[in-house]
Amino acid sequence: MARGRTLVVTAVPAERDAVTLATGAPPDQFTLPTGLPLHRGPAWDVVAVGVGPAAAAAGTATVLALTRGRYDLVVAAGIGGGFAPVAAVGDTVVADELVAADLGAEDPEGPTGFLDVAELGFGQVRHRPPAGLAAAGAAATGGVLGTVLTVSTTTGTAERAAALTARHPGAAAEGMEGHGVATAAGAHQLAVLEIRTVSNPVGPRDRAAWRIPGALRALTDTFAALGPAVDQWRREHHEHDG
Ligand SMILES: O=C(O)c1cccc(C(=O)CC[C@H]2O[C@@H](n3cnc4c(=O)[nH]cnc43)[C@H](O)[C@@H]2O)c1
Repeated sequence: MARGRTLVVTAVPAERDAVTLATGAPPDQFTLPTGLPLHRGPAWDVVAVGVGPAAAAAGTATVLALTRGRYDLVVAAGIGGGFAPVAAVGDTVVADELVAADLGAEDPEGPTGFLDVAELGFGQVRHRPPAGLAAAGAAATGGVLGTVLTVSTTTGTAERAAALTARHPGAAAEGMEGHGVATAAGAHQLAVLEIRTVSNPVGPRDRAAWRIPGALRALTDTFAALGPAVDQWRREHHEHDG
């Protein structure tokens, strides 16, 4: 059976380039028929598809459709907000669950004020990586294992942060693309993983507290350490498939 490869999906080129830097050599660069640049390293391909869940879903689905059968794992990667005290600025978070946290309906009479689309009967808001891969990835990278929330609006108040952690007690990080990437991966029956390096605390908006360059360096370090965990999963995955 043809061995699979990993597609890494980021929001912006700076994150894509931070991942590629982990290989220690310049990537081979391709342009997909849609004009999207794809960077190819020894172990993975990386694309930057845009900010937010819609851009992430559309971009990931397009790449998977154009490269049918090349990948067996899709990794949503980038900077993110950290939920203190679970994850601090500079930490790496590996998702054991990816959750769309603001896709649903306000429910002012309800216990949490919100009903997600799954509770409304309209779809999926929770995605899980393959058993063991998230834990192995966290162990290999020194990352924190926890829930990564996908939002369409970056949290900017303590009240919003508290509401999110009340609904998701295991929340470790917040991003804007994971659910979109996972939805596209699921449509192609592919495994998904999400890795965020923390650039800022989730809570009151404070641009002065953002540490984007440090989070990008942490992203490079994380991907420099991630390879063996993915290789081990792939060996077990293909052995299982026969
Ligand atoms: O509020 C601002 O002024 C501001 C300035 C620059 C960037 C932002 C973002 O919201 C970036 C969103 C982008 O980065 C990821 N990200 C990073 N931190 C967070 C967060 O706390 N919550 C959600 N997403 C975050 C995200 O995946 C996007 O790609 C704001």
